[in-house]
Amino acid sequence: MKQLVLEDGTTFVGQGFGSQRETMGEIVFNTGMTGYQEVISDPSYCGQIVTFTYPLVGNYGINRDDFETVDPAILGVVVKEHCEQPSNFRSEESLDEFLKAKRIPGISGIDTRKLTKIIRKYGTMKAMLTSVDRPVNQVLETMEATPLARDQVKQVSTIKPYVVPGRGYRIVLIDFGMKHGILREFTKRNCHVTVVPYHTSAEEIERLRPDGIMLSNGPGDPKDVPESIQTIAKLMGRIPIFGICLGHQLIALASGADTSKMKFGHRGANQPVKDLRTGRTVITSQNHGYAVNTESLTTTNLSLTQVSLNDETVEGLAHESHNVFSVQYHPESSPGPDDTSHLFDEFLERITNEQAKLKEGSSCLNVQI
Ligand SMILES: NC(=O)CC[C@H](N)C(=O)O
Repeated sequence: MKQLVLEDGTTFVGQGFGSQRETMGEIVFNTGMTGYQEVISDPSYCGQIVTFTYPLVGNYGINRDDFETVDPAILGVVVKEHCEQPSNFRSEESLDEFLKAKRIPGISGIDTRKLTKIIRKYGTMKAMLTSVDRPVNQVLETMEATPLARDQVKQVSTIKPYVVPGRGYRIVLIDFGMKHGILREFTKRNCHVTVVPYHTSAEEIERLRPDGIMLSNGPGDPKDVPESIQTIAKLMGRIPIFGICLGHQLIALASGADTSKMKFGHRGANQPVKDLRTGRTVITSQNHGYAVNTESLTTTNLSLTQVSLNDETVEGLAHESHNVFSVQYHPESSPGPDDTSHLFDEFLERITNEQAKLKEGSSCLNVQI
């Protein structure tokens, strides 16, 4: 038997599955009805224990194609019912086997509705997944004495740069904890992608002569990577930039806007977002606990392009003069609807237009000479 102990002392007892390792992290909930494999392997969950609100998890197993990273950084999985015998033609192993192999603890038999209501009411908090043999008081003491990590990006970003070759546009993808889905969208479009560590300098990036820069998603507080914010500020206006989730928050900070922690965030696959330019509503996949402050945009050159229809938080930004745009949600989906995958095409179109503009500029110069 295992227990999930929340920072406020609330304790849930259930059956352990996956790894028996004890972990402490931030407890959050995800409302997706499918996609547990992608959620568990999304590096943005580094440092977090995830509760699935969908009541049955594990029923279609784990397959070889749907990973978002090789080494998941999630700290625990909390479910109502854990399916031990998956049934699906793509299944390669059970969720339990996978979690054991990756040293991720799981707990089942939990009243996840009650747990989610607590998180919604009091906000995300620290939690610990441990054996029932440990007295709750002792667990609470350990939790109090242990701060949550603030170096999650460092934990999940690539250590060395690497290339995924293609014959199309050259994209430098700054890896803050990139989901494979983003890479898939670029390789689908035949781009030549150089994935670089989060601390790569603006000069090193420019030396790669990219046609565009992609800022990936990633875990933690965007303010925990100040060097990346400075790098982005230097690159804005020089090379077209597209930011997703953490990348979006970093663009906002690099432009002088502010971000703050949300009470319980948005994590799920059915988050409605309104595009203020077209009036259209799209259903998006999301996973974030921080957001850009709307009022902080007034002193910047960023325009608000999209908003959440659930709570009106910032979902999209575009720079008024530089070729820079971003979204808080995940256009690469995985998991989730692909209503917004066209944004990758929009990014490549922006690159085409930028290059046409530069060519035009240089041919005007030639005429004058
Ligand atoms: N998926 C992401 O990139 C998440 C961004 C950031 N870590 C947040 O929680 O808001």
